[in-house]
Amino acid sequence: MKIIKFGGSSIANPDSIKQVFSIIQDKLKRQEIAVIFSAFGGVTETLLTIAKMAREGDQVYRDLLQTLEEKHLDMVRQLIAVQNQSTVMTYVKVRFNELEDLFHGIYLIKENSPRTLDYVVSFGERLSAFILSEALTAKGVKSRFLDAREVIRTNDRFGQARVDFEKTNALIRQYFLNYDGVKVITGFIASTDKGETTTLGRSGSDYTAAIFASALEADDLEIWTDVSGVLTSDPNLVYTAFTIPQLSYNEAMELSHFGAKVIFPATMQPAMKRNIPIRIKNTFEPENAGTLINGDVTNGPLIKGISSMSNISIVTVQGAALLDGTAGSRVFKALSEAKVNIVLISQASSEHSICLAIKTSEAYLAKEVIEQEFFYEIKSNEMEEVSLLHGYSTIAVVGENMKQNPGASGRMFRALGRNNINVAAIAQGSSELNISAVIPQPDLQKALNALHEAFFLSENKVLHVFLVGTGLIGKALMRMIAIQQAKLREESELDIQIHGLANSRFMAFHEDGFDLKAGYDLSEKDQKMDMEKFVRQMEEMNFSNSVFVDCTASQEVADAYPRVLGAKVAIVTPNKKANSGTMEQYLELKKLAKKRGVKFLYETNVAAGLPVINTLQDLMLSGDKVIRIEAVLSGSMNFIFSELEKGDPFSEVVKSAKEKGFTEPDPRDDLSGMDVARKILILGREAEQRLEFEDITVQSMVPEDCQSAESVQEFFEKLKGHDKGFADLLKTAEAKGEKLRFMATLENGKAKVGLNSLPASHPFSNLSGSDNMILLTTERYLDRPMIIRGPGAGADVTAAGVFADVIRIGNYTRE
Ligand SMILES: NC(=O)C1=CN([C@@H]2O[C@H](COP(=O)(O)OP(=O)(O)OC[C@H]3O[C@@H](n4cnc5c(N)ncnc54)[C@H](O)[C@@H]3O)[C@@H](O)[C@H]2O)C=CC1
Ligand SMILES: N[C@@H](CC=O)C(=O)O
Repeated sequence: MKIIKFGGSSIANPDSIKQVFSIIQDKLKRQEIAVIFSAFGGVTETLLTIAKMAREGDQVYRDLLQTLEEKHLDMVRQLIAVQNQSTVMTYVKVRFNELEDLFHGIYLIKENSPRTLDYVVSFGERLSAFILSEALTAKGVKSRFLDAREVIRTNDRFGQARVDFEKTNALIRQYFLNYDGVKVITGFIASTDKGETTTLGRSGSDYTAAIFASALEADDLEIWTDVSGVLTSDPNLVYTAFTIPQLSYNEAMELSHFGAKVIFPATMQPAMKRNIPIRIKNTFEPENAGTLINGDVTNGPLIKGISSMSNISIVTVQGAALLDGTAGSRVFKALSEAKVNIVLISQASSEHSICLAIKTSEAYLAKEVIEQEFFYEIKSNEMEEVSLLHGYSTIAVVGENMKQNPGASGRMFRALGRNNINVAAIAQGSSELNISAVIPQPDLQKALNALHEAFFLSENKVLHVFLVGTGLIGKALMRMIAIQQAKLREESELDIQIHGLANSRFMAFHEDGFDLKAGYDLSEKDQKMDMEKFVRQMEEMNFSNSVFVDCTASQEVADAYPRVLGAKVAIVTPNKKANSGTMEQYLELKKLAKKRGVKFLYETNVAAGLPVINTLQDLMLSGDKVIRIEAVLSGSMNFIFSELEKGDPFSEVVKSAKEKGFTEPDPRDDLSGMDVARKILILGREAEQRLEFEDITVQSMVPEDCQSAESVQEFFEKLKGHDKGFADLLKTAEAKGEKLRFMATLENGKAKVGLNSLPASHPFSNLSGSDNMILLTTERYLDRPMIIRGPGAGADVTAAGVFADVIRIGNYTRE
């Protein structure tokens, strides 16, 4: 025998009911079954609303009742052929006549006791189960309607009645012996010995199903709902949550205690006692295996799921009075008598304070009853007034495999700490079945995602990117991520999502990540760009593993780095502004990144994607010392002076460098030597030298009148007037058999940046196009310097370098 229960969402409309019937018919081919139905979706709530309106004297209740009757009649019309409708139509009309009388009574005497309400809501299940039983019969399935009030006996605690299992089991068994056919049974309702209607409380229909499963010693119990089993976390908050294939009874109870809504622990008890497996299935995805809940503790992941609960307050009871051995029990007794549910308890070994997590809706009552209990102790200052802190959530990682297996708490709190989530209280039972913590509610989504990644997706890490600057490099980066996204997911288990985009004019955000394949162009329809708002929005989205990518050349954006790092968001940037400010600022940023435990990566500050900064950092970490750096550090300047040799006018060559994406947004930053000066400054600092801008002598190649041009376009116009001067410069060098190369040198704490005329034999003379070359003379590379050479500018090589830094962060945040 198999017991199958369908909830209201599964039978909300004729289409879903057809799906339910096909599931039933399919099961019947294999096994004897009994089916439990809840009321049609939304009916219980509507009945309660009508009762409330009637009690308050609001006559509109009659319209609602009529609509509800029409809804049921319509179900009959849609599910049963006209010739078979009369019995069921009569049944529905008689029930609604009874309801009309009932509500009229409530309207007159303005009374709505739990006893009355139990009777009111019983109509929901009686109507649905009867209609569906008749509809099944009309489809040729031999079925028999069973009003569970005939067989489930309870006490008279209306609203949450307790079952008398002895009587109930005997009645159910007898009924099943007497009648054949598929029993179609009302969920949720029962009756007292006197025949008064009662209900079984929250998730009562699941409970009905478990009661029948237990009484009939069923092989298994299936609960069909609108989600595919129990998920690893709340799918509304963790998009990567997935169905847990199997849970032990204990795990299922623990998960639901801390907020997983699919099952309710009390409903499982009857099935659990007889070790009957329970399967949670999705009516709308019947091929999905769902979750099996049984007595097995399987070897497998350390934890099975992460549950959460919001709107929690921290209630702290504190004072010397607690040192008295009985005080704790007095706290819990006071709360229990007031029916206050304690979600989590934490007490330090000093026993001087007890910290309780309690639903905010019950927190004031908790404070009141504890203070009443300790009235004299508070008066005599042996105890403080109970303090309340609101705005918290609880999270719990749950799994039987945590028992005896070290590492779970370390992994949990490392993931929370890394993501800047403050833990206000912690609890773990000696059963080691769960570790729970109280955290600020605004951090809930971030915490759940961080934990989900740490425990389930260590092989699948999500990086949440916020990109400022969608020009040449930013766009190339987006293209690359779009192309590589699938491969990264599959081969490197890294999922890169862009959630924020901005340029100098607009900004936009996407909770689920922009569709990079489709592309996204910021425009008037988006918000106006405001750096402060961009950072605030990023903080509010509060993702775990967030990365801020700055692909601008803006000082304003660089000025936001301290706040970004402060929020524990990593930074990747080709923008040199932050690292070429004062030495103090440079050191401060590094210190802050270290303190906050996040990465600040800027490999592309120098020589685009070439591995210069990482190499220097490795040399320094391994104890080497830089003696001299000689370098061609500007792809655009190298392109300009090597192309000039082909005979084109200087202004044309500069324009071509810009068109090829080698120059800065304003090419004067290159020609002035400023861009190269920033790079040698950064290299010097990476070589652990205290360098300031004043330590660099810079030769500018920007003619004076061009410097004052107000736009880049005007600059190009004016530059034409200097073509001859630059041609002459080249001629002079060529006459000596030399080449013009713009280079930087750093030695003895001083740097020089400028144009040099170099003999043809000099290694820099062979450089062409956007090539860079860096010669590192160090204590270990003394006779023959280390050489790094390759393209040092351009959209693709730079974006690839930025991309590599982003991936590096993904690998760093992996455990
Ligand atoms: N082009 C190259 O080969 C290399 C470039 N870089 C660096 O990459 C960065 C970007 O360069 P490109 O993409 O070529 O520049 P670009 O001019 O094409 O793009 C700059 C982007 O930044 C945005 N932006 C500027 N100020 C902003 C602000 N205050 N707030 C928000 N957005 C702002 C602009 O709207 C634009 O979308 C620069 O720092 C550059 O030095 C580094 C290595 C090589
Ligand atoms: N303008 C730079 C590119 C970025 O650093 C260069 O020409 O090398």
